[in-house]
Amino acid sequence: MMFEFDCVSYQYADTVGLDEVSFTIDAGDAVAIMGPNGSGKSTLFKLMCGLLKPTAGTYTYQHATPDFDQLRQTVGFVFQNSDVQLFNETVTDELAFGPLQLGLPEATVQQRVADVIDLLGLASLANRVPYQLSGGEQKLVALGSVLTMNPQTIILDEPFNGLAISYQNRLIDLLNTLHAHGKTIIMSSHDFAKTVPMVDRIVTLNENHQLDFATETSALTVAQEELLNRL
Ligand SMILES: Nc1ncnc2c1ncn2[C@@H]1O[C@H](COP(=O)(O)OP(=O)(O)OP(=O)(O)O)[C@@H](O)[C@H]1O
Repeated sequence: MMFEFDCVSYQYADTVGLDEVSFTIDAGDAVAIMGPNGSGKSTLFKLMCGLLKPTAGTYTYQHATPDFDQLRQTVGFVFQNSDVQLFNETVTDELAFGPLQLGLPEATVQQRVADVIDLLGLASLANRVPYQLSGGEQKLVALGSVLTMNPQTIILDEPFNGLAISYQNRLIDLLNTLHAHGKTIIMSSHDFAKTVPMVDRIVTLNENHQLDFATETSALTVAQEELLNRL
């Protein structure tokens, strides 16, 4: 078990974010977190990558209470709004920032940046200012800046939001490739048709911020599919 949530709640100052949620995710899984607006998906992701701590219940990562440094190196998070994640002067600097922060040798960093530029087809953008890129380009650069850290798990909050179909398809191909190479992929999405072929499991939250159901995609019932199609 890689991620284990046991009766986890998160209470904001005056709002419930999550209410007694329990589920697990194994290494190498591709999982969709689905649910209506405000059900708690982003809160769940922030707990998973250590930006928040449960206010009740226990969250373990590889069987231990995670510390932030460990999560920073092993769990990459692509935010819903990529622009909040991009702050360097060039795309190349943006891609190099994470591994440099980890203290990796310069040659290793350059190799990782070159590999990710190749993988994501970012060569023509390498010297551009990330802040001035289109939404789709920014999403790819944000994903790239996570990939250069070489995380075991990649979490993406609504990765298709605001992307043209061509960029959505590129992202799908990339995530499928990363999954095939053994990465754990966890994403939220409102697009059931697009998401289902990409994932092994679906975890659903409801409007009360509780777990509705968690199931293998191959075992989804007709009623569950109808519910997810209405999100
Ligand atoms: N910083 C915050 N302060 C107070 N309440 C918050 C905060 N962030 C989220 N909430 C509340 O917590 C609940 C869960 O929000 P969250 O953003 O996790 O939902 P979500 O499923 O990601 O929603 P969406 O699909 O709209 O992105 C909501 O009721 C929301 O209003």
